[in-house]
Amino acid sequence: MSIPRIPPRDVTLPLLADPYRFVSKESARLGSDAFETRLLCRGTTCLKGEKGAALFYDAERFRREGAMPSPIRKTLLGEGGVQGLDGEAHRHRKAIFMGLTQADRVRALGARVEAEWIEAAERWLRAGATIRLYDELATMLTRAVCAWSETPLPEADVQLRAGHLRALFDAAGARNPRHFWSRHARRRVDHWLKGVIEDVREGRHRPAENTATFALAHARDPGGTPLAAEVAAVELANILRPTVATAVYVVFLAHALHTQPEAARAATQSLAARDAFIEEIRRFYPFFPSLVATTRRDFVWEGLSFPEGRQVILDLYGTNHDANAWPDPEIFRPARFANRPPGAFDFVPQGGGDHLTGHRCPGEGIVHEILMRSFDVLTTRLRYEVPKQDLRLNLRRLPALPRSGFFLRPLDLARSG
Ligand code: HEM
Repeated sequence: MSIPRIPPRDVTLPLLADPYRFVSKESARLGSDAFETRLLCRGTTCLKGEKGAALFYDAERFRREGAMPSPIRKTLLGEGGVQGLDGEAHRHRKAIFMGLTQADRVRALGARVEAEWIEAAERWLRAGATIRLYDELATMLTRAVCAWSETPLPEADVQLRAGHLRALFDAAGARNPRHFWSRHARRRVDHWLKGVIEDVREGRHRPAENTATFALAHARDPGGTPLAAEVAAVELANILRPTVATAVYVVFLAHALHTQPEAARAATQSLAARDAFIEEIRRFYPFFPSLVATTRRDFVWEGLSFPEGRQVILDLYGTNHDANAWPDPEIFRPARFANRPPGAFDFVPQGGGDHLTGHRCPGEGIVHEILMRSFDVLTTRLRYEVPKQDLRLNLRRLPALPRSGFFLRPLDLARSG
């Protein structure tokens, strides 16, 4: 049987115009969770839903090497990082990330993020300022993750580095000329972190052994050869950049606390309810839209043929909003997680499958920790007003955000939780 096909035009522009909903809309129109099209001038199969995600994570059938389009490698991801590795090379590199995201290290990062919140809130109160949360968070999270990873960050460089780290995820999916700002930022970040790696290797900087800077400077490939300094720098950026990107989720947290007051109140009643609220934020709000892989060989799946070398897209946002797994997917309802823990392939905000053997994001613990700490600050420590503003989500932007970036006016800070 062949896969449903949409007319043979290239869908790159319509997909970029509606990056979170394009695949779902076409799936609904065709009545199929898999369909064929052309993307970036290549024949492409789009998948969505739990079954499609389970297929996409079958490493016998798919590889990642060279799969990500070049504009994404030249901005968001960098060249030579873990995202484009397969098999033993991937498992070996991934183990480093899993070691850096153990529970005690995650808690240490959470404590730094909380301290940044308090320091920033005191500053905002002194200035009597209304702040744009998305902008403030980029600086707060840059300071926190650099201190935690022992990446040197002189005070005079904070705004510059925070601006570059943010451009890697915030401007990568933009059209010209913002996309080129992201490319420029990638060159600057790679150059900065290569210098840090060389400083560690040559003894000019001596970070603690349990830090990302130490682990990546001393990382080797499976054959025992030290990683090229350029690649170690890309991997260090693979820790710094996405931690700063958690700003997007914290803005969504503030958005949900404001726009879903009943669910927010329920979330303050127990740890389990708070957990469910945070999971629902990751399911409901749009962040990483989709992933790309390439088939290793010809195969037939559920009666559908996939040729070797086929580009395949997995729709993450559409899978998180699949009504078969998540009834009333467009309703924000944390209680859904109380009745049903998420599976490995139906809840994929940060990818699916297994962390160690597959490409699933190693930063889920970090994201959860930052959201838990931020929830505490926003519900028990910082009293604030939300001025009138445009809180509608802009789903045409990558990453999506409330149009205003979320302004808040701090009123008061409780000294301890
Ligand atoms: C800001 C929120 C985050 C989102 C939305 C997110 C999302 C994702 C997604 C969708 C993937 C791809 C999974 C795949 O290819 O199958 C991924 C991979 C990855 N993420 Fe995250 N992530 C976030 C935070 C983090 C954090 C805090 C870290 C820091 C450790 C991190 C490090 C990585 C790395 C290193 C990979 C590549 C894993 C691999 O290829 O094996 N991410 N993330």
